[in-house]
Amino acid sequence: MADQRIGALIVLEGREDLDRHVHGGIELDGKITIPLLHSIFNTNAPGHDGAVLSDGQRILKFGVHLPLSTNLYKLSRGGTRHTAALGLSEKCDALVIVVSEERGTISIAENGQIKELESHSDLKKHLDDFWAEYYQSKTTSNKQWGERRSLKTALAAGSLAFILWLSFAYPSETVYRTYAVPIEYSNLESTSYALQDTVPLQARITLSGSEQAFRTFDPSELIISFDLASEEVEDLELDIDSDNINLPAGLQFFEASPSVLQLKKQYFVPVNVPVKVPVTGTIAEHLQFQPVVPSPEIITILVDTAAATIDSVLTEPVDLSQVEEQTVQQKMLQLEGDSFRLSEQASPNITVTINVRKIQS
Ligand SMILES: Nc1ncnc2c1ncn2[C@@H]1O[C@H](COP(=O)(O)OP(=O)(O)OP(=O)(O)O)[C@@H](O)[C@H]1O
Repeated sequence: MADQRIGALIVLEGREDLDRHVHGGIELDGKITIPLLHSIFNTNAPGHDGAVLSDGQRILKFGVHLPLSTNLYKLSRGGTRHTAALGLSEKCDALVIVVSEERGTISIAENGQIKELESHSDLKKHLDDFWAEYYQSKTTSNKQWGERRSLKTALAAGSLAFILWLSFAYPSETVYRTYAVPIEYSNLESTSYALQDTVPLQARITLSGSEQAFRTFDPSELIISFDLASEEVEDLELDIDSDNINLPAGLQFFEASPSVLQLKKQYFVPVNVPVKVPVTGTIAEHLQFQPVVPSPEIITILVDTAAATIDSVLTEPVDLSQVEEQTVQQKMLQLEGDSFRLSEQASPNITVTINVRKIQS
C-alpha cells in the first residue's frame, strides 16, 4: 500500500479495551486479506475514511474515528491521519500503523510515540514483537475464530462483494470526518486592539453524520468565526464548538482540536514620538555634517502601554562614510517586538535629509 501511495490507518488492539476511545465505524468481522484492505482504503470506496480495527486475525471494524493527539510537537511530519494514530496510542496499548498517502511512508504509533519506519523489515520486526507480546497466547483460540465464517467474512473474501455490501450497508451509518478549518476573528477594533502574533489561524474539526450528508457537503466552505466585539477582557479563552462553526444541515459537530483557544488581546494607545536617525561610519575629512533631518519629524505609534513605553523611534542608520554631498535618502522605521505598531495612516518610510558643508582649507 505504501508503494502504491494508498493512505491507510490500521489499529492492532492490545490488551486494553478500545471502545471508550474510538467512535463510529462499521462492524465487519472479516479475515484480514490484502484485497480486503485495498478495498477498504480505496479512495473511491465510501468507507476509506477512518481506521481499520483488528485483533490481529480479523478486521473487526473499519471507518473508525480515533481521538486526535494535541501533542503536535511529536509529529515531525504528517497531518490528521498521523495525529489520529498518535492520539490513540497515547490512550491505550494498541499499535497503530499509518501509511501516508502523500509520501508513501509507513509510521508506527505506540505508547504515545510515533516514528517513521526506514524499511519494510522494520515493520515486520515491530509486528513480530507486538504479536509475541499480545497475541501469542491467543493463537489457539484465534484459529477457531478463523474457522468460523460469518456472512460478512464470506463477503469480505471477495472485494467486489465487499464493495457491493458496503454501498448498501454504509450510507445509513454514522461516520466521522476531520477537516482543517480556518479561524476568522471579526470586529476587533483594529486601531486600538490587536491579537498577539501567535493566534491560531486554523483548527481541526471533526463532524459526524451519515455518509449521504457528507457526500453533498463542501468542506472548503467551513469556517470557524469569533466575533470579538463583545469580548471585554484582554486574556481570552474561546471555546470552539457548534456555535462558532457554519455547520451544514445533516452534520453535527463532534470535536475540535484544539478545543480552546487562548488569545491575548492587546490594547494600543496612540503616542506621538520624535523620529531619530542614527549614524554610522566617519564622514570624509573635507566635510562637516549638520544634523540629519527626518521627515516627518514626529510620528504616531500605537503602543501596548501595559507592556512597554517609548520616547522616540529610530530609522535605519545613515552611513556617513558614503556621503559626498547633501543627499536625501529613504529609510525604514525600526519597530521591534509586538508592543508597537504603526497607526494605519503612518508610512514606515522616512525621508532623511543629510546636510553637509565643505570645510574651507
Ligand atoms: N480522527 C480520525 N480518525 C481516523 N481517521 C482519520 C481521522 N482524521 C483523519 N483521518 C483519516 O485521515 C485522512 C486525512 O489524512 P491527512 O491527509 O489529513 O493526514 P496525513 O497525516 O497528512 O496523511 P497522508 O500523509 O496520508 O496525507 C482522512 O481521509 C481520514 O481517512
